[in-house]
Amino acid sequence: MSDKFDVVVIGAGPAGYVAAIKAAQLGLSTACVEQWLDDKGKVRLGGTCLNVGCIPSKALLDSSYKFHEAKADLGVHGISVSDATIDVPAMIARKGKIVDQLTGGIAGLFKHNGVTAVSGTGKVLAGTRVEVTDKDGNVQVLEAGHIIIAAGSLPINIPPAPVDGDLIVDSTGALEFQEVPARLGVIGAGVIGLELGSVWGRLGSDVVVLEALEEFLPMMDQQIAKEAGKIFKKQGLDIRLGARVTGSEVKDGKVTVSYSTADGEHTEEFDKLIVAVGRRPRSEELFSTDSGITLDERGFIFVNDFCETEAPRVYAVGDVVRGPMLAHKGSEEGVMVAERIAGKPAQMNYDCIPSVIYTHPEVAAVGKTEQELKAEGVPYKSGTFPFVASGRALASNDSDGMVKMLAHEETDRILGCHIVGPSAADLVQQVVIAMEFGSSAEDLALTVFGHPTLSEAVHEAALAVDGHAIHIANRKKRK
Ligand SMILES: NC(=O)c1ccc[n+]([C@@H]2O[C@H](COP(=O)([O-])OP(=O)(O)OC[C@H]3O[C@@H](n4cnc5c(N)ncnc54)[C@H](O)[C@@H]3O)[C@@H](O)[C@H]2O)c1
Repeated sequence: MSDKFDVVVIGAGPAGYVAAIKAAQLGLSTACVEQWLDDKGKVRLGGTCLNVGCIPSKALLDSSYKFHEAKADLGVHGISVSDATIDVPAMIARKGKIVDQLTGGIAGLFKHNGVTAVSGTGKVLAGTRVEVTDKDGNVQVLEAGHIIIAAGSLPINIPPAPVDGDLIVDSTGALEFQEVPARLGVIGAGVIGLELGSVWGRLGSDVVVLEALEEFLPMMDQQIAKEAGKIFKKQGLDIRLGARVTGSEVKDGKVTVSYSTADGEHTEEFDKLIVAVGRRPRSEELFSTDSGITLDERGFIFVNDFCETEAPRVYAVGDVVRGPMLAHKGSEEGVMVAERIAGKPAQMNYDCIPSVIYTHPEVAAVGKTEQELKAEGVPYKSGTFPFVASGRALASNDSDGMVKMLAHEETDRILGCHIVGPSAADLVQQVVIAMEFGSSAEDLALTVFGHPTLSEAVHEAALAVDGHAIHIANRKKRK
C-alpha cells in the first residue's frame, strides 16, 4: 500500500466515510483510518451510528413497536392477537444482522469508489502526516495532502453511576440486553434516554427516567415538548424532572440509585440502569502538540464555518466539532470539506438541520423554536394543526400530537417547524426543503398536498399561520 494520499480521513462513521467516498468521487486518492475491529480482528466501518447508535437503536425501536402493536394496539382494528410474546435474543440478533449488512455495505462502497481502508488508530502529526498504530502495535505514517478528522464522540460517564457493562450500562450496553428488565432506570431524559426508555418500556419494563433539569426537552419548542411529555406519560413512561442522580449501589443483582429533588433525597431499585447523560467529543490523543490543532473550552476541535482547524490543510467534521451531534450534520460537513479540498466553493447551511427523537410518536424539528425567536426579538407568527383533525392519522389510529409552523411576522418566511406526531421525521423534512429554498408559509399554503396524507397536517399548519386553516377552527384573524 502507498503511504501517500491526497486525503486521509480519520474515522469511518457517517462524517468520515461520507467524506472519504466524496473525496474519492472527486478524483482524490483517499485513505480512511478506522480503529473499530470486528470479532475476527478485521476493520469495521460505520462508526457509532451504524454499529451502536442510530441504526441498531432504530431496529430495536421498530421491533419493540411491532410487539406493542400486537399486544395493545391492534384490537381497535378488530384484529386479535392471542398471547404475543417477545424473543429478546432473536430481536437482538436481527438488529445485529442489519448492522452487519450496513457496515459491510460501506466496505463495498469503499471498494467501488477506490477508498483505501486502513485499520488502526490515527493521530495527526505536524506537516499533514497521520501516524497509524494497528492492533498489534505496528506503526506506519501516511503522508497526506489534506487531513479530515472525523473521530466522533463517546458517552459521558458520571461518577455517581459508573458503567459496569452489566447492571449499569451506557447506550451501547442497552442495545444488548438479553431479557427485558422488570424495572429499568434511565439517567437523562435526552434523546438517547427517551429512545432506549421507549424500547424497553414497550417490551414490558417498568421505566423510570431521572432527569436533572426542571424543564423537559429544553432544546425543543416548549409547546411541542409539553405535548410530547403528556403523550409519553400517557404511554406509561415515568419521567421525573428535577431529579439529579447522586449515587448508585450494585448489590445482589440489583442497582439502587440515589437522587435528589426539591423535596429531598430519594432512592429507587432497578434491575438495569442506563446512563444517557450526553456524549463528549473523542478528541484525546488525536493529534500531536506541534500539529497546530487546538481544542475549544469544551474539548471540541476548534474549526471555522468551513470546518478548517487552525492547522493548514487539516479539517475536522462531525461530533468532534461544534454543533449538534447528529449523523446527517457530520455527513454534510464531510461532503462540504471534500468539495472544498477539490477546489469547489461549497458551504453548509447550519440553519436548516433537522433533528428527531425516534420515540412513537416521533418528535422532530427544524429551525428556530418559539422561545428562541422571543429571546432574539424576531417578530413571528405561528400556526398549529393537531393530528386528531387529520383524516389519515385517525384512519391509522395514530392521532396524538401536532404540527407547529413559525414564520416571520412581516416577510412570512418560514423560520421553524416543530412536530410531535406520526412520521414526524419525514414530515419535517418537507419543511427543511421549503426552508432551504427560502419558502414563505404562504408558499407551502399554496402548494397542493395529496389527500389523505399525514403531510396535510404540515399544509394546514402553514395555512393556520395566517388563520386560513380549513380543517380546524381558526383562532386568529385572517390576513
Ligand atoms: N435521534 C437522534 O438524532 C439521536 C439519537 C441518539 C443520540 N443522539 C445525539 O447523541 C447525543 C447524546 O445524547 P444523550 O441523550 O445522551 O444526551 P442529551 O444531552 O440529549 O441528554 C442528556 C440528559 O441527561 C441529563 N443529566 C445529566 N446528568 C444527570 C444526572 N446526574 N442526573 C439526571 N440527569 C442528568 C441532562 O440534563 C440531559 O437532559 C446528543 O447530542 C444527541 O443529539 C441523537
